[in-house]
Amino acid sequence: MTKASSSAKVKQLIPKHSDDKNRQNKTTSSQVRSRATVNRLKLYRKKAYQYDKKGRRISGAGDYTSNIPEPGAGRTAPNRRWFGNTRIVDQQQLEKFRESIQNVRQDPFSVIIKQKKLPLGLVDFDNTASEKDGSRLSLLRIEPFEEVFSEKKWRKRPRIGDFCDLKEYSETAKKLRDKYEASIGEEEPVLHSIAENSTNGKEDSQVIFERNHALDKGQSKRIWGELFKVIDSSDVLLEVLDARDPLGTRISYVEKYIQRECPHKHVVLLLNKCDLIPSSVTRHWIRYLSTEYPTVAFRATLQKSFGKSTLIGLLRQFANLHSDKKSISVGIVGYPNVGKSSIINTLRGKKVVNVAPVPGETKVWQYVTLFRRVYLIDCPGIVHEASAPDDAELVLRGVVRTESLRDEAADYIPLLLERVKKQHLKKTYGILDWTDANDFLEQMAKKTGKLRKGGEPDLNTSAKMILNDYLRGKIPWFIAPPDYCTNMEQEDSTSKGNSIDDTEVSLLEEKEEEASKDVVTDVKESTPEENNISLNMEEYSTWVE
Ligand SMILES: Nc1nc2c(ncn2[C@@H]2O[C@H](COP(=O)(O)OP(=O)(O)OP(=O)(O)O)[C@@H](O)[C@H]2O)c(=O)[nH]1
Repeated sequence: MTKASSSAKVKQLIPKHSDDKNRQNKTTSSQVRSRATVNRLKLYRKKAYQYDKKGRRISGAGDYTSNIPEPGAGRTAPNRRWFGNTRIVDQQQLEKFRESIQNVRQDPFSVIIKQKKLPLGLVDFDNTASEKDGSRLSLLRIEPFEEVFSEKKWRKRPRIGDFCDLKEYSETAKKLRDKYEASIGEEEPVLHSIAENSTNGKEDSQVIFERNHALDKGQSKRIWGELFKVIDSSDVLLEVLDARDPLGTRISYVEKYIQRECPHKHVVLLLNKCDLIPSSVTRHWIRYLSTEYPTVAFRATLQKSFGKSTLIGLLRQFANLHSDKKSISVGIVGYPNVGKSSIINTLRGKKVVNVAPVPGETKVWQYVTLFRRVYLIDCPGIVHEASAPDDAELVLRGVVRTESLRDEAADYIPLLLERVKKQHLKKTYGILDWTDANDFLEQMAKKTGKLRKGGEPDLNTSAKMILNDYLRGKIPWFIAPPDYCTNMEQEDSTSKGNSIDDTEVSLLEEKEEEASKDVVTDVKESTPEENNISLNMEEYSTWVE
């Protein structure tokens, strides 16, 4: 073969076009595409399916996809492995499980640990209940399958309104906003005009007074923000109640919120300032409140505290229950001035947070270490607006600083006189008798020298003084538990009544000291009966008539 003819054959074998697939699979030069590369690039350029003008598919995508059938409805064969981590229970077993879990949930002294490992969804699935309250589980009963998923499904269209352009839209929005603001102005009772009460003169009709904002303490957005931070960060919530008015200082809203949003968090009620009420009343309150949550009687002072060991034992139990966690946090929440910060100081045995006899001392949440694995979180005092019926109630619950009260301080004295027994007021202030609140205030002002120019008694200042004494425990008072009277009669016939003698006091104190040495291991051990309190007889001499 001549040299010319052989070179012509080589030219024929190596196509010039870079997309020609009739080329060698192995090329000598890295710059020349191999056959495989050409094929791959062609594949990339092709569409997966080809459609005609009407949108019907006319062919598959060449070599690779043309043989693959179009996906349609089909069944996947069940596989045993899907059910590998499941267990089969029959209806009877399920009912038994439901019943026992419900019993445990209703018992305030039992705790479900490792809830995530239990199929609690089965317990909550109650056909009748879900149908009634329209919960998630009855979704298909609320909206039938056909309307949600099938071809006949329908969706609500959003109401956009009949607007042609943006300008028209913004004008309508402005009008609606003005209308809304006007309606709010009508409802809000911020400004009270006393014109309606006045009988004479134009001057009076123009006098307007503003509501004292000091009465809104503990209701601000900022304070509630602090509360939710504390709730979120806590595993256990100590709700502190003033033993003199436990139901008045109870925040049921928070309890319901925890039940609804975070049922795995533990709630404990702490009846603080129990040194200011008789022991029998404390016992009754504990019996009453323990039906809902574990309740501990407490006295928060550094020297002669009460209930410290019970509470520490309880917190240790919670720490043991959550042994899988590195540490647990205990949030301390409650009304202003109920003694939250004092409780932290008492538990630590020294002053670690600021305490004051006035509400609103704690401004922001603060962390304090109790043990290596238990942290305490102090929360500012909060007030739930809906549970505070009127201003007098708020003032007598100690929510407001008395010095922030203006001329209205005297208005709260009638309610105070209703709550405090006459003999205690007589004993505290040495006033023999009075006809009404005004008479009482006048006598008090004269007695304490609170007089204005010209010797006129300063009722407002003496009212503030009485309120301070009432809140700081100088005047004895308490609100009796619901079943107090009837139970007291029974107790009186069987035992010695509401006083306890010195031997009983020392026995209880000894018992408490012993308890503080042990680490309690079982939640069931802290029963309400064990929370009996010991009393310092000197302080309670006023109660023993
Ligand atoms: N008698 C008596 N007084 C108490 C007790 N606990 C607290 N106090 C007093 O109650 C007042 C308020 O205590 P704080 O600890 O500041 O109350 P708080 O709940 O932290 O108050 P805020 O800062 O408003 O949230 C202080 O004068 C305490 O001395 C108690 O158990 N018995």
